[in-house]
Amino acid sequence: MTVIGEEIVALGASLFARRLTHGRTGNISVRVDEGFLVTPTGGSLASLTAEDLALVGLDGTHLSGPRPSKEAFLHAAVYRARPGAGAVIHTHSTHSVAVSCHAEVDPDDALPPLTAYYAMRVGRLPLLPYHAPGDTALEPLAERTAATAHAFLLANHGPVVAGADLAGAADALEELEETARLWLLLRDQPTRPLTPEQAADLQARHGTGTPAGSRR
Ligand SMILES: O=C(O)[C@@H](O)C(=O)COP(=O)(O)O
Ligand SMILES: [Zn+2]
Repeated sequence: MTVIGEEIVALGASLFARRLTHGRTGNISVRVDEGFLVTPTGGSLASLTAEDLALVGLDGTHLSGPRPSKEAFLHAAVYRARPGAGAVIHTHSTHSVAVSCHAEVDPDDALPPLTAYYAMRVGRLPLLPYHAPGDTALEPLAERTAATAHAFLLANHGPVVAGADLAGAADALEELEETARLWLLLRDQPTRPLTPEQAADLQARHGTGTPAGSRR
């Protein structure tokens, strides 16, 4: 098993064990020289093996291995838009999905910077309009969105998060899920998110995310 394969298998099991995705949902990819390695379609992230990974080109062509995730086109769009992205994760994390279904979120930036870690790891979070899973009509919008935001929500579906590597993408995904949970907990409470200046300062000094209000 390659190191990348081992990392994908371990992360899939860890995400599943922590209920960050469930059933046969979610997909994970890592950029390699020929394109990216991605989890197969229809499997559970709980029980992957490295032999299950498919190799897909940046144009979305299936190069080898089993049938890739139906969202491989989304992963490809993110890699094309973000040359610095080394990994992409999509999950059905419960609280993030709840936000993606919420009628009151701003589609340009779905969550406020409630905490410093959210401002540092996630930042601006666009919400893309609903498409059925695997609908490649979403590809151009996903690519445009990924050019200015490393994390976004698919409406009534779930998060897609890129990182410099698998650990960075997982950090941002977990921070997004926890902030979605906080936001839902605080829905009926008066809250005081970070100011734009505080969020921008954190981003500038420690950020791996997309500055709120920025277009990169
Ligand atoms: O929601 C879906 O069907 C997909 O986005 C998904 O999460 C799992 O699909 P595969 O990666 O094709 O198994
Ligand atoms: Zn999905």
